[in-house]
Amino acid sequence: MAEDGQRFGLSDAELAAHRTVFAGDAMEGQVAVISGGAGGIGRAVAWLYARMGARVVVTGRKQEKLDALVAALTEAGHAARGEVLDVRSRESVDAFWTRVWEAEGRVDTLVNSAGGQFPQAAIDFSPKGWDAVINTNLNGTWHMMQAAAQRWRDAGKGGNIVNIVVVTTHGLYGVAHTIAARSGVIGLSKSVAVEWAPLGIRVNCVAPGAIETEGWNVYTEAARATYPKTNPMMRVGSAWDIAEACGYLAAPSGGYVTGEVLTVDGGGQHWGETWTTGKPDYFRTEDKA
Ligand SMILES: CCCCC/C=C/C(=O)SCCNC(=O)CCNC(=O)[C@H](O)C(C)(C)COP(=O)(O)OP(=O)(O)OC[C@H]1O[C@@H](n2cnc3c(N)ncnc32)[C@H](O)[C@@H]1OP(=O)(O)O
Ligand SMILES: NC(=O)C1=CN([C@@H]2O[C@H](COP(=O)(O)OP(=O)(O)OC[C@H]3O[C@@H](n4cnc5c(N)ncnc54)[C@H](OP(=O)(O)O)[C@@H]3O)[C@@H](O)[C@H]2O)C=CC1
Repeated sequence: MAEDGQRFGLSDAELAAHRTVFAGDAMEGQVAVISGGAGGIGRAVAWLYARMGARVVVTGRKQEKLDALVAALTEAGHAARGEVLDVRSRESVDAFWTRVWEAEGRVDTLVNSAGGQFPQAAIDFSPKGWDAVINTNLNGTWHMMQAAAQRWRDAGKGGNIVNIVVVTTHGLYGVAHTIAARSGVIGLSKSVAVEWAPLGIRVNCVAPGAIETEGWNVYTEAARATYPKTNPMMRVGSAWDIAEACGYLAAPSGGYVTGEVLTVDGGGQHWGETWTTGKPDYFRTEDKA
């Protein structure tokens, strides 16, 4: 809920009923772990994967958000459970993966949707603010990726990783820390897609454009109002758009795809500019000769 009382994104009821192209058995018998699974995008992925037949394990820092999602999924007849996990702690991540293997006996897909940033001019970043964003988005994602891959290697089984990143093509103004972290995740994903292919592990990224979720609470109303105009389709996307991209990568449809960045941004990487902190006068060209 935004400070002005506005609610962003899709409700559990909407996610339970949203039309999908995917078959109800496309992930039958599989287990999917979704970090940030009770956030806007993670929650949509959890619903879609559950509706594709997977058992879902959702993680995040806040127990109550996980409980609400698990209750809604369970009530709809899906197999789901939640575990509190801060991805910045390697120790906690390792303990989590040990517990999941013991409880589930397998994991097929990991979606790293835990992440975020705050808008601020890069020149004003504090060391603590920089660390918070790098530790969450780059180190946290890596902790999850490596812990999963080690268990897949040890079990002699393959797996599938989907990292939710940000469109880094020409930077996003006001969130340079996250562009640094996400560029790192994209490069890392391409590298380990090659290293881990012999282990049967696929590694891909999904890069969302402006997707309306609760995560938008960190931006001002004025900044948010510009988001529909940051791409040539002149509208924002929904968490379901991102979930279906994750569905494609997890289902047999994605079986020959690795080391890829699937951009879902309404064409924003080709035309449009995103100023998360507001556009400075210096860059306004419309009234200049
Ligand atoms: C068109 C598309 C729009 C832009 C594209 C991207 C959109 C999205 O990704 S939206 C969805 C993502 N969700 C979020 O971004 C959620 C909001 N963000 C966060 O929760 C944080 O930024 C976090 C993910 C880094 C959380 O880290 P955490 O350690 O929990 O953060 P703290 O609140 O404890 O802050 C640590 C440290 O960071 C500095 N800081 C935090 N917020 C701000 C801020 N608004 N302005 C300046 N600095 C900030 C600060 O140094 C904090 O330490 P303290 O000073 O001791 O509080
Ligand atoms: N919405 C958008 O327009 C875009 C989003 N993205 C990216 O997509 C991903 C999902 O975003 P979205 O769903 O919109 O945002 P949300 O803020 O709704 O979800 C992010 C989730 O990440 C979890 N999280 C944050 N830090 C940690 C941590 N240290 N350990 C574990 N979980 C954590 C939060 O859960 P909790 O609070 O319970 O810890 C939260 O639910 C993020 O990486 C985001 O930056 C990229 C481009 C655009």
